[in-house]
Amino acid sequence: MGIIEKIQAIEEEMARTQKNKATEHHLGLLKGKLARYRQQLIADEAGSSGGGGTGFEVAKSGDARAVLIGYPSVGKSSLLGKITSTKSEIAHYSFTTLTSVPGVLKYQGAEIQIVDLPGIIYGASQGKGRGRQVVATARTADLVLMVLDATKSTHQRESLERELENVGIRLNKERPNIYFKKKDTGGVKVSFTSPPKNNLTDSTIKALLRDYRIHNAEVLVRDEQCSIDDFIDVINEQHINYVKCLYIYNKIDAVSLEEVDRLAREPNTVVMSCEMDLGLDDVVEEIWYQLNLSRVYTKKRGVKPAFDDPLVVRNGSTVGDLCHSIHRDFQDKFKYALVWGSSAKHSPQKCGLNHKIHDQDVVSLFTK
Ligand SMILES: Nc1nc2c(ncn2[C@@H]2O[C@H](COP(=O)(O)OP(=O)(O)OP(=O)(O)O)[C@@H](O)[C@H]2O)c(=O)[nH]1
Repeated sequence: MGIIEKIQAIEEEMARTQKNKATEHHLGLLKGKLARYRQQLIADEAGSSGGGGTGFEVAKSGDARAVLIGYPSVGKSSLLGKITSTKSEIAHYSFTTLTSVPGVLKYQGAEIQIVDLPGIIYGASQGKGRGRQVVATARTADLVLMVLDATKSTHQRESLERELENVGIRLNKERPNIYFKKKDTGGVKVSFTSPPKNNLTDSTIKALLRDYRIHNAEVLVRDEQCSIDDFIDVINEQHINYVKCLYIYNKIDAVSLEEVDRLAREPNTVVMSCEMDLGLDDVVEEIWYQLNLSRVYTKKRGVKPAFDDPLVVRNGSTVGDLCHSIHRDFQDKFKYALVWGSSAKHSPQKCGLNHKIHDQDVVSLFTK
């Protein structure tokens, strides 16, 4: 039996099995197997693509990357056209190579690359089409922009979420709070910081590890709400990506005000109409907010800061991170920094590499 048939067989068995307390353990084991086969499928594809020229390739550039995901005709191209300086029509697909020229969103002096993933993500987890290469690009994203048609049912969102879920992309989720370490000897040791309130039990953990042929390991579940699915993600850690997602509902001009209001209240959601030019500023602002970036203006001695050309770093970065973003070896030459702005106790404050900078700080770097 090939992997695809094995996956189908497990999916069928899961569909047949009623969900209740008695079957939870068995379903958990099936899920664990499914996760393993799905990874094999993706690994096989990566191996057979031969590296180099084939596949879906987008060079990562700019300060951050967001990917657009959505069904055909929801308005992805329209959105890209409105907020970026490159049109997605330039995307070019040939027989062996699928190249997407991303658009660049310039905002607050930062350059955010926005890649329009071709609408071929569907069925990716079943090994169909080029979906898996598209998924590989989605994994490298700092933010997923899921574009949805406000006039359509919730099915579009659920099916895209399921598709991403099946290939190991977790949206707006933190890594489960479970310590897991494989060992060479000593058997499997499982402990819980407090009694589990969900379906993840000592015996399920042990059975899953047996199925993965892991015979020596230490497991500490630090969150009582952790589920079997969470533990399977932790075992398969290197294949799982936790990515933020912004849900963008387009075409709100075509639905009732009540519906717009309802959608706009959902978490991590913005609503817009490309056609009526409504809400586009909110979309851009929300992208910026979700990416969690800070602008830092550098200043040379005796000269005004370069306000039109900030350095862009993640929120919570230090002066050391800033040096690193300028050049790999810059830290070696670093002597001290002068910092003006909300992170400074007095202006300017003389700081070392560990000083945490805030958005819109001005920094002068002095070298040895
Ligand atoms: N009513 C309404 N229609 C819109 C809006 N935005 C886009 N459309 C229409 O939706 C259709 C699809 O728009 P596109 O931007 O091509 O959608 P897409 O998601 O890029 O589609 P694919 O290229 O097929 O993936 C076009 O006919 C647009 O005119 C909107 O805000 N309101």
